[in-house]
Amino acid sequence: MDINQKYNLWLTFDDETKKELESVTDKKEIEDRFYKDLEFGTGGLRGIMGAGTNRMNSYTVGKASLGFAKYLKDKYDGEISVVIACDSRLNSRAFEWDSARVFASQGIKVYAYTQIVPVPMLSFATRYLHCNAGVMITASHNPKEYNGYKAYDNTGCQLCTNDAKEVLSYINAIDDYSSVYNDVKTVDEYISDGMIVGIYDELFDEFIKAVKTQSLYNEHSELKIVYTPLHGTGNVPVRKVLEDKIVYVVKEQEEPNGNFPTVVSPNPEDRKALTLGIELAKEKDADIVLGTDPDCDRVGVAVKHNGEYVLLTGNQTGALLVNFVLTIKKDSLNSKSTLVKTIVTSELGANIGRSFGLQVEETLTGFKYIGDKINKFETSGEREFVIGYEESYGYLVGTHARDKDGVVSSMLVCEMAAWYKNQGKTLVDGLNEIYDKYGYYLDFLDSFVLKGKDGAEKIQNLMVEFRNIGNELLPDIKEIVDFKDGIRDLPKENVLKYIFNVGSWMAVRPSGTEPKIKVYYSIVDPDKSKAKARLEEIRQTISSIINA
Ligand SMILES: O=P(O)(O)OC[C@H]1O[C@H](O)[C@H](O)[C@@H](O)[C@@H]1O
Repeated sequence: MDINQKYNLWLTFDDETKKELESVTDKKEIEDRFYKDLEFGTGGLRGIMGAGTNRMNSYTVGKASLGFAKYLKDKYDGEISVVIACDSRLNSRAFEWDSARVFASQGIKVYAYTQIVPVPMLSFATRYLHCNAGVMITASHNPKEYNGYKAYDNTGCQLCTNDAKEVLSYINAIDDYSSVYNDVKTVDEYISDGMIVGIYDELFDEFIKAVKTQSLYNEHSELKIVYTPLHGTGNVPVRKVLEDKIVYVVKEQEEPNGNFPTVVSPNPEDRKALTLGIELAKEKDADIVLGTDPDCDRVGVAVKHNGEYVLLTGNQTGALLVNFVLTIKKDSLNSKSTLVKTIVTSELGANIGRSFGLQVEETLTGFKYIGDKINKFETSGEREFVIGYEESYGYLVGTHARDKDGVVSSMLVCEMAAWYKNQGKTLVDGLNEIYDKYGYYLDFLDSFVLKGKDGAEKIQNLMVEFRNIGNELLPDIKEIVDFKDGIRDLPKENVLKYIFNVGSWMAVRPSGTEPKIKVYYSIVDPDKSKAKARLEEIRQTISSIINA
């Protein structure tokens, strides 16, 4: 079916869809809505909300759930169950119920969270309730126009490459979007049939208990914390784990609100997301500011140092956490203890880990791969997971969840800040000590937004162009690692990593969650100004190619 045929078919679905589609006059916009179906990216299906096959709406959510349900029925015998949750985004609750009804219509028992919860609570529930799968309706840190569908397996890990491919083939085998709700009853009917069961209180208590078992430092401290849930799901659980600490919450960002009215982007990676938090911190003279994204799997941190609030990058927070966790736990570490990071995460944290005798494993971008490592470690018994993290502000300590956990990370960042404060230091002092010991790492990320079908094509063309340029790109490239060829045991992926001298590197890859091409830089040089100059030189070369 071509774009026009699909468009005309969708006009017949229902009045609201028809009205919305008829109001779109821009041809490019129509093309973008129908040129493809939603696909599994780094973090599940993700798209802008609206009518169309390449959009998040009731039909695409219903079809994804129907395909996932059919896959589960082929894979498992006996009673099958799933757990479903959602964040605070627009339509998240409606998509949660759409999804629940479709699973129930397939004879699958659904445990549905009745309140918004973070991603790690969904992952935890999949394990705790022994479900065959989980679904989280969220577009994580994306702007408000987006929503998404994170799909989990029975271990609470997001579906990795092969399973995602298989589930997608079941989804794609359903060619009639309009039929997915045929013979599907209402939520109330499924509740009275016992096919949909609401959950929250017990899961909340058990999750908090599990998070608290990871606590590492509880000496009294006068540490003052400002916290913002950025209108998302972190408000209740993060405050719960910080209840014995001095915490001020950013009032304007406390209530869940899918319009994210006080931020451009609810992403702690974006410096501006913590602006209100820093304002409150100045008023209260707080030591640190924490912000979690809408599904509370990421945490951003700002630190008061010499009277100024300094924003830490994901790599810096990760390195600090590795150092803190390993210092406190050093007597319980053994030869199986392992740290997991991704190929685009700085080597700083890994080197700290190695100095404590840890083994280091690398995965592709996506916390699902870190979750999968934990599963493999448990199965083989050959390794023990200690900590996993990514440069994109996601960390996990403990195995209560198989996805990054903004609740446990918030708790540990505060304990770590208290630990330093009781030594008369800030987190920035801690970081400087780490640089003195392990060398200076200047890690940086550039993202170039290229939207729509044209943008997606340009991103693919740029990757081809980088491959064609090869090591002519910059004078001191020692090696180019092309993950498209399949490196070690990693799945093949469209990523190029350039290795320079003395541990520096750069990587280029299309984002799997947003319309962006991302360039990661890691410059290792004891001379900070030289590192900065080198970084700027490389950034200029790269941006002149991407912006050409
Ligand atoms: O770089 P992207 O493909 O957009 O992914 C960036 C990040 O997105 C989500 O937060 C995933 O859970 C992470 O695992 C990933 O690192």
